[in-house]
Amino acid sequence: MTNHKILLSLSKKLIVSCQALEHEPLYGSDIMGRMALAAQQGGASGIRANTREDIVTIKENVQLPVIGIIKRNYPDSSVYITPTIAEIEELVSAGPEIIAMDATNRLRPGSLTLEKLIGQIKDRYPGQMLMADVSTTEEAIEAEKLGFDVVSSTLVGYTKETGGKKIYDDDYAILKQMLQHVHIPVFAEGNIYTPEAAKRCLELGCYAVVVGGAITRPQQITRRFVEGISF
Ligand SMILES: CC(=O)N[C@H](C=O)[C@@H](O)[C@H](O)[C@H](O)COP(=O)(O)O
Repeated sequence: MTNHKILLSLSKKLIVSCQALEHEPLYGSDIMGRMALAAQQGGASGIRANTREDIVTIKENVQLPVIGIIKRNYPDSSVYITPTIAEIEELVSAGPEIIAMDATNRLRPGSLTLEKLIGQIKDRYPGQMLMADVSTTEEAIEAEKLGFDVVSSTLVGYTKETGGKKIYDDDYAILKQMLQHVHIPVFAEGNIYTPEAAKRCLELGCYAVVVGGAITRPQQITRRFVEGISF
């Protein structure tokens, strides 16, 4: 499928993020493969996944386009979603249709700027679709200039600058602002808990919604119920 067709298949659709880190109960590629299959059976149009192993297994289990990331911590940077060219290389070898990466204004490991890293990626993998995980509208604008194919609100609330913020604050003011200022597709992602919230994001003009924990992290779902019934 061409990049254009892949993007079209995600238009106004649900992407399910199937991720479990090492310390989480559902950690393991086999489990994430099954989670992705469950998402496909439920009608998801795409999967977001972390690590090469999970992506390979997910691709064996489902026919949906995959947004791949590698979360990795480096001592000299707070960027952890696909922070260097090494993670890009690993990801490319697993063949995700889209690679997502941190596109905040922070320096990457080795004091590399986002612009430099994007230059390296575009040189080596010119056809690879890229998603910019951002935390502010300024970063979304910059991502479009740098040639990202799509932008996602993934990191709203997860940087020093945006700590405590949620994408739904003020009836999704941050999404409205991003939509006003960029022309590439804007994906809504992060703390979307209900179908109603997902629909609201699409109504506002977001291209697609990415839902993770509310579908694939049972410990989070349970906690919400426990808190919901406490007097
Ligand atoms: C901030 C960060 O590292 N976000 C990660 C990005 O891949 C994932 O842990 C999230 O699950 C994903 O963005 C979906 O969001 P939510 O699980 O809230 O629906």
